[in-house]
Amino acid sequence: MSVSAPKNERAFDPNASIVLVGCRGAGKRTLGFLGALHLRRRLVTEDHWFEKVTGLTRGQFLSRNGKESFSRQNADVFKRMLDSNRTGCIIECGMSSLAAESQDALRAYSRTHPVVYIHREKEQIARLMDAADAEQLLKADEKHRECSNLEYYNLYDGSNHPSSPKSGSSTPLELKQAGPSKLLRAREDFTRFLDLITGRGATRAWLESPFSVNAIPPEFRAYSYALRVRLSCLLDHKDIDWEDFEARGDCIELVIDTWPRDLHKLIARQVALIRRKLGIPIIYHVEENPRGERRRPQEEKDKMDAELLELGLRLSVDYVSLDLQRNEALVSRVLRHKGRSKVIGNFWHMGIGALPWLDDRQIDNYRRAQALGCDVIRIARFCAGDSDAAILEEFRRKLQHTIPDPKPPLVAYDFSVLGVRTPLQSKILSPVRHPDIENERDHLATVSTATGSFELLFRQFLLDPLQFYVLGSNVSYSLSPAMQTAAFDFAGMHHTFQAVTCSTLDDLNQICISDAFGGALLTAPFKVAIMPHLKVKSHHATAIGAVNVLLPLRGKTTILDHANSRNRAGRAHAFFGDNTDWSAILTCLRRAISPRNYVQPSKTTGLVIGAGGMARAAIYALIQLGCRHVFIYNRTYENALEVAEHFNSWAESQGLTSGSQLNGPRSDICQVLPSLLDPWPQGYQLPTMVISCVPAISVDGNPPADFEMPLEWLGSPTGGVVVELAYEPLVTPLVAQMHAYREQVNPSWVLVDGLEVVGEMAIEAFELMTGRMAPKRLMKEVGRKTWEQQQQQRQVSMGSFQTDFS
Ligand SMILES: O=C1C[C@@](O)(C(=O)O)C[C@@H](O)[C@@H]1O
Repeated sequence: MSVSAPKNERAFDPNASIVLVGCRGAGKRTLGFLGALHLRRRLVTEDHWFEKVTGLTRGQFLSRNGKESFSRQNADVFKRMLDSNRTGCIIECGMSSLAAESQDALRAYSRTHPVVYIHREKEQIARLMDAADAEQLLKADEKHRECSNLEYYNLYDGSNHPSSPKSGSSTPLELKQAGPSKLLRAREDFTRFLDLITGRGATRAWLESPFSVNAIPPEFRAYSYALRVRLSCLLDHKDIDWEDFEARGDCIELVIDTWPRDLHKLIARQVALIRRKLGIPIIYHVEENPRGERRRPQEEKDKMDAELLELGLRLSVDYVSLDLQRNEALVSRVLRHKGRSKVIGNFWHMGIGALPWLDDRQIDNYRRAQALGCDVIRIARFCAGDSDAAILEEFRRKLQHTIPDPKPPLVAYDFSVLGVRTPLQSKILSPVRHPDIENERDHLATVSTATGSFELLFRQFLLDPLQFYVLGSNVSYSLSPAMQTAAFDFAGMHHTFQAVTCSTLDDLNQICISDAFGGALLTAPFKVAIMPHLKVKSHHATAIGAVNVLLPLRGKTTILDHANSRNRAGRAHAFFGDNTDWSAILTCLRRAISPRNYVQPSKTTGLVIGAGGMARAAIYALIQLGCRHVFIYNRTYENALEVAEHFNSWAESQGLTSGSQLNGPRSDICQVLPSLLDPWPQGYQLPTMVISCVPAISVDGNPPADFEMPLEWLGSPTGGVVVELAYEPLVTPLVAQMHAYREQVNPSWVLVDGLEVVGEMAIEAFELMTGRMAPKRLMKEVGRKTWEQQQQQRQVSMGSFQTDFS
């Protein structure tokens, strides 16, 4: 009997309108607004549509025409709203989706469109209305869930400052830093969800920066690890410190192994938490016979697990793990509803006498999974003592010869009661555990951790120890060596990282042509000067005209090849450049900006001080945030003009304009301010984002920058954000000025210091250079500690200098 892939019933047109349903207080309007901005779609709200069609608000219509006529009209308008906006919209449903007729319409619509049910925690809804009303509403709300095909858990995070003191975000000077606002976190979560359901995320990451971790799905990386985490364990540890999970795996395999009350909500919440806290892909696995739970009759098992799998698909997890030895109806339902989730088709060969690797039935199984349309195939085999890497290799060769392309990636390993036998057997999605979490119920990953397994690759010479650098004319104070070395140690990499002073391209070349060169962070004078010598640049680096990360290209031809040659020595054929300065600034701005100062392209203005490589990155970050009025001030006016011209012609080529026609034929996004003595340009709002990109200490004999904001320019009534990129010293004249200004005039200004930005820059650079997730908290902590130590040492040496000369 030939097997074929069932039709994916949820592979919607990527431009199909997305409908949001859920009860009052669930946050549909805000999410709709954020989603429309992100996808560049039109937001259609039911209230507005009603008014547009009838010329009356609902209230007016009701009082003029009575209840019955209103209900009829309402249902009719609802259907017309769905029908008239079939593509390119986000549609927010109001109360009429509680009517049976509207629900039928929604159900029909969900055959061709994503209809997303928005969950909100019961307690949060109760906060917005009285408890009895909330209870009533939640009951009715179940209906919404029934007529949707996807669900999004709108997580409420009580803490306003998620970076605990442990995360090292406070400086010795206690600079006031903003935690991300709730709206910001909702936006990050929801836009990620939209990327998943529209399938845009990976493609965009790949196009923009092909070496970023998100650009290459874990199954296509040279090596990747799936951190196994059991739901039972997450529910037992209520106060989990999520930062401890950073960089413990390339993705997380959430194993559903327990069935408490309210299971669906609990799962939806955990998925939302993992997305928010870790932002890594999720593999969703429903365990058929969890240890420690009661044995279920077959029929109950099939029904319950089919529902649980359906829930994973509705939550649009990245991967759904599907046991292909289970009943056909269940298998076929998952494949039909897979939507944009990838399916990992599993074969578990358990018990003594498990099917040997070279048995032909293994090939048949693989072939069946391939025919069913599985995206990844996973075969795990229990073996008491006969694990032999060579046999598994033989099996891989056999597959290679017998199965036609395209072959889905294979995850294959032996396991015993001690867990996976040899961590190197499976290169991709190898199961690993968290080193500090006991997992007695787990029998697949008991011994291996991602760090241990990756380190083994170096020990076995499958990966090579490489040399990484920060290069520039003034790098002695750089915090990068400490941060990167700590991250290498954490990840089990045998690389080194050094600061080397050099100022000519020849010197730089000498370092980079070595077979053991791993990559470099660049600073002045190379950020712009290196551009013509790079064979490949990320989309962002090209736009900025500057790079700060340099990587050797050692692959054969494709970018994927190059990316997967990281952590390996050899001759570099060419070099790749990327820029993590801009994204670090963007991350910090986003975190610090208050909802009142959210960027409005037509109004918001930004100010950048400086005209070097960092200033370019800052301008680009502002433009990426949506700011369309960027002013530049630089001591040397001509240099600022050159940078402004660069971005104005780039913006023109991209079809971006300032939206104002005030300045002649081309409406320039960037303008140069000639003097600090001038008043702020007429017709523009005062800046709410200010980024200072000038060194605070003397560099190359130039006097140190002593920039302070003209007081008149600081007059934004809603305050704003000042990012000071210098951290040598941390309290620059601008920082001192802002402290005083906050205290005496307007406390709504938020300050972001240079250590915060450099930490973000280093994190992203580590990921680009190694292709592995960075231990973020650790890197930031080490950055701050190293900075403090440097300050102490400097004070000590200043002390002895003074003593010597006294
Ligand atoms: O700004 C910085 C910091 C840096 O100069 C350092 O010392 O780590 C390295 C640069 O690549 C980056 O752009």
